[in-house]
Amino acid sequence: MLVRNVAIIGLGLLGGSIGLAVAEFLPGISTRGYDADPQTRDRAQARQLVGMVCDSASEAVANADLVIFCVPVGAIPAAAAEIAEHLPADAIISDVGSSKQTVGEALRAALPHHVVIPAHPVAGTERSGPDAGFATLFQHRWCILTPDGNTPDQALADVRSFWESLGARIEIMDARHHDLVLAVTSHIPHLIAYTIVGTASDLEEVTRGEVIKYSAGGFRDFTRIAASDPTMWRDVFLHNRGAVLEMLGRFTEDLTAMQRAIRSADGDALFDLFSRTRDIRRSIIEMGQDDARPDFGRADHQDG
Ligand SMILES: NC(=O)c1ccc[n+]([C@@H]2O[C@H](COP(=O)([O-])OP(=O)(O)OC[C@H]3O[C@@H](n4cnc5c(N)ncnc54)[C@H](O)[C@@H]3O)[C@@H](O)[C@H]2O)c1
Ligand SMILES: O=C(O)C(=O)C[C@]1(C(=O)O)C=C[C@@H](O)C=C1
Repeated sequence: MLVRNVAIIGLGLLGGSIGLAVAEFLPGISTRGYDADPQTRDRAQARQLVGMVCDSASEAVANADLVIFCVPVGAIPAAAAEIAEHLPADAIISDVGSSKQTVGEALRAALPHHVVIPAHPVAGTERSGPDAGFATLFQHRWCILTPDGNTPDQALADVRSFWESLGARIEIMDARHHDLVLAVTSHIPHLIAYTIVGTASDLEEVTRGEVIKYSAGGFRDFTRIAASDPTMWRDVFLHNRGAVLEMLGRFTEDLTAMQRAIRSADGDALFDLFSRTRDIRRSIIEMGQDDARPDFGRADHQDG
């Protein structure tokens, strides 16, 4: 492993968790961090999210051999431009953005002389900011890397080894394929949660408080997801527009089929779908993809 000094740009949930995880699982590696928000820098200092909280991005990257952007995907182009003049020549550039195609393109355009290896740890919570991070966030979770044909083997091995040391499992994927898969497994579920909670809130006028009063089970689970950071998710939908719209088209067709099944009292169609989806839930649990979540059952990471 050649990485010795890591710079983390953005010290919220993801950046803070990486800093804490490096301190715990890679204590030989030094970390510097920078966040555009001064209050976040103060909290990062107080929580010791990184070894050194810097007052500028250029100071944070000055000795870095790995730079990880942990900012909303829409902020990546400007954040990359900010460090371009100050980067060590052999620093590897990475990120944790939830969409990968436009992010990879933006990083490669802004830093054309550097090795860029976009990454997406598929691990998070609905919480954000410098108080949200924790060292075990990446344990047993996938981290998807989207290198291109020019990526040197050694740099890819370094980034892989870095994430594996933080507890993640690595998958290498084409960026466009990543964006299609994540549109289905993460982005559209968030869109549905935002929509149903928004609809319920609009209905609040009609139901005079009953939506909130009787919200339990299903709706409550949706409100957890719908509490996720608005800036982050605005950017995800703007930057993964094509894949989300493609998958949303398919989802809308399936929703219409459900509507038709209910209208025509087609119980078999409803029962068949609900049985299929229950099997999917069971196989997720069997694969340890759910209860393995490090924040499951931890009082400090519960919603509300
Ligand atoms: N939250 C999740 O569950 C999750 C999971 C995986 C990946 N991601 C991705 O990780 C990234 C960060 O998400 P997060 O949840 O940590 O968000 P966050 O809001 O907790 O943290 C983002 C931080 O970036 C800072 N920032 C914004 N622009 C900046 C700039 N130009 N320079 C320096 N700092 C800047 C903000 O002040 C903020 O503190 C996003 O791209 C998101 O898509 C999020
Ligand atoms: O667990 C949650 O609360 C999340 O929303 C995490 C989640 C996801 O959808 O799985 C959200 C965005 C990411 O890019 C990766 C992970």
